[in-house]
Amino acid sequence: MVVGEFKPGLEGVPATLSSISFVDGQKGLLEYRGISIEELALKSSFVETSYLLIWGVLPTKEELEAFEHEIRYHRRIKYRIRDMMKCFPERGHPMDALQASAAALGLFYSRRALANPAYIREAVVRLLAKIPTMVAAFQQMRRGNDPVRPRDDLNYSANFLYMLNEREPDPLLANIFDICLTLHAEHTINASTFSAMVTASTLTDPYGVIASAVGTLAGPLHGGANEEVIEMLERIGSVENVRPFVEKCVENKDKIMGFGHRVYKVKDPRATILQGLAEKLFENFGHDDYYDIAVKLEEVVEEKLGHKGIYANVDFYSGLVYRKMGIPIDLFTPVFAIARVSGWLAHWKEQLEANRIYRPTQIYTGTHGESYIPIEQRS
Ligand SMILES: CC(=O)SCCNC(=O)CCNC(=O)[C@H](O)C(C)(C)COP(=O)(O)OP(=O)(O)OC[C@H]1O[C@@H](n2cnc3c(N)ncnc32)[C@H](O)[C@@H]1OP(=O)(O)O
Ligand SMILES: O=C([O-])CC(=O)C(=O)O
Repeated sequence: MVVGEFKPGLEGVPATLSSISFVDGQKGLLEYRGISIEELALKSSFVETSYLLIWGVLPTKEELEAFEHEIRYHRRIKYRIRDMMKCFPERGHPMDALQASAAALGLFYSRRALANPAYIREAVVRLLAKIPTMVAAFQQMRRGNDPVRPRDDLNYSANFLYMLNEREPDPLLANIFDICLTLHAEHTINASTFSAMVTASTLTDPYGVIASAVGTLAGPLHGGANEEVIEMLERIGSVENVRPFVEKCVENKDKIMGFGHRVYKVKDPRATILQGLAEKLFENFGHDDYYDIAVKLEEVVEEKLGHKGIYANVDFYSGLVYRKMGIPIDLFTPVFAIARVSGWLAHWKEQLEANRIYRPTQIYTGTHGESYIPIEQRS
């Protein structure tokens, strides 16, 4: 329903000016700071890409080394945060644990020196460094273990996988994981980034900004879809069941997880890269039968819903990659958050550079001049 100028979901409404990333949803094109996602996935690393997104340029060798060094140095989390996390219920969802832990960082570092570049840098480094540690710590603690201390000799991705499993990862796995982080780092004004920007526009601290974005990413229509995809493949169970499953969804107008996108009307370029990464993992570490179901599902969804511009999105193949890496299903969305922190921070910084508080309007659809009815007279 369109009322006046109201666009449900703000579809097509520009919310900001931004030079961070660009999407052409008809051509299936994604660029970070003008560089194609394909080139970054092939040639960059997640930390370098984060620098590019946040500071707008590729770092020199010295700048990159300094940034990596700072992040390594800040990986540890305070004992009091660990103790707080130990009290979280082990059955709670890791995204809730992450949101609470990210917000808790503000208890220690909340000084809002937003005009001070050193404060901005420190907050960027702390958040990039500590979010993976908190995700891994919750995973260890809910299994009854102590969190694994970060290892300074390992790079960003290898260290995360190490903290998760207490085992140094195979270099190919660490490399593929790093590419996944790069692919998920940024995507214009998606729901969680918009949430970050709205929160940032009040000039609150960056920990509150990231906590707000984590809460938004968690939903199944956004980042939470990667977890739902694997559960759906499990429910489908076999390649033969795919066609009836899709036909039933189409008939009932049910959403098929991992498909559709507000901007892309063709296959998401990141889904293509992730599919290639999944195949590389299967070649090296053994096949996953869920992949056959996924490929068939993509074929049938394209046949039935392609005319509506519904194709595989970034969440469709990522779960298959993470599953092969042995990452638990309910950590797929926290892993997405680890990556998207860099995009959220880039938008936080950009927002502060030309800030005006977000305060849109509404079209009121209620009544006026009603009388207060005493409770005993209400039916
Ligand atoms: C990182 C990310 O956030 S990527 C997106 C992850 N989310 C998912 O995979 C969940 C499934 N997908 C969806 O729910 C949607 O496609 C969204 C939320 C991504 C985009 O939503 P919108 O742009 O608001 O599209 P909307 O929900 O209005 O759908 C438009 C039409 O396509 C249909 N449609 C959209 N997505 C799907 C889907 N996954 N399966 C079946 N039909 C779909 C809708 O039923 C609707 O059909 P209609 O016009 O006949 O009523
Ligand atoms: O852009 C969007 O609407 C969803 C998103 O975050 C992504 O695709 O990475």
